[in-house]
Amino acid sequence: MRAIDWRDDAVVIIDQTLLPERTTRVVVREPAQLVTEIRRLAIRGAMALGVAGAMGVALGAVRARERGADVLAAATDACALLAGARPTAINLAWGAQRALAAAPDGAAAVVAAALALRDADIAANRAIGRRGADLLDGARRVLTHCNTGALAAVEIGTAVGVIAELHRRRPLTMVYATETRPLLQGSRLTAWELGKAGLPHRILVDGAAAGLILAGEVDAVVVGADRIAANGDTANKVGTVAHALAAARAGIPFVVAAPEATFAATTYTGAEIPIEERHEDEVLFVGSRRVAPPGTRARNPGFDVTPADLITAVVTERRVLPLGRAVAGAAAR
Ligand SMILES: CSC[C@H]1O[C@H](OP(=O)(O)O)[C@H](O)[C@@H]1O
Repeated sequence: MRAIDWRDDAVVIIDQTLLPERTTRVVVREPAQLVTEIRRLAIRGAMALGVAGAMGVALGAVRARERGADVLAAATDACALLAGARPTAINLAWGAQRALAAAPDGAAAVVAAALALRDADIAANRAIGRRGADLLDGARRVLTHCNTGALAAVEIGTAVGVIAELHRRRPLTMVYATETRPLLQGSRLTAWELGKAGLPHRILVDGAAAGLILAGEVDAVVVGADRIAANGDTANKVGTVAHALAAARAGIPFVVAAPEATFAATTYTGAEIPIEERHEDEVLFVGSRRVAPPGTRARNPGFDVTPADLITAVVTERRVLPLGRAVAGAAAR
């Protein structure tokens, strides 16, 4: 059950806004419709967005071929549309541009490029899981933020892939999944994935993480990434930097698990990473119930940036990149 896939010249996604109560598939045939699904987070997560970008361009190419229109022009328009759907995760534009590069060879070539990117993502996630488990060997109580499992990718995921591999090698004592306000990717999605995989886990309110870390109840923090700047500063779901600060104070590893595609070579520092500001109603309402006084407004940054010096290492499918903090114990091995 993949978060996103290609079937009969259409994109099929699981509508993640309905999880965990309902597993509902949505069939998408037009690039503009896929942008709508991306913006409402029906499909989300940096790696899944990379695949969505590529498949969205493939939709444009295939629809143009069906209509006898110019495939390259349609793919170019689709790429612009998809790349602008969400600003922070570099993977979205990267995936769209990778598919567009095949457009001069026709619609079939664009589809083939999108499917190759999908398959490469699965392989990358598998390698990240192994490499991350090697690095965090010995950690028994791990904390993670937001959702970085198969729902944020095609299969496996990144940080959750590392956690699953650690558990496969030697059962973990506990996985703490922060709920990740306001859209609750942790309690709705990560807890669902961990439960299905049979891992011991507890949900935490985001604000409880630092206290548990400083109390010595966490051996390592492992998270995903949406964009890694050339200097190692890393954008991830809002709330991540708080966990990094606590991990630094506690002297435990803080590890980022992400594919190489998440590195943005032309984004030199974290200050240059665009942070998506989402609608304030996501904060002001829980479901349909307003939880703030009438008239109260909200800020709703979707991401924050963890400075490289707070990150022990970035683990990719190809390497372990040590950054600011060597730590005795789990991550030093
Ligand atoms: C590393 S992919 C998962 C990544 O994406 C999440 O953001 P969103 O749910 O808004 O797409 C979050 O930053 C996760 O770490």
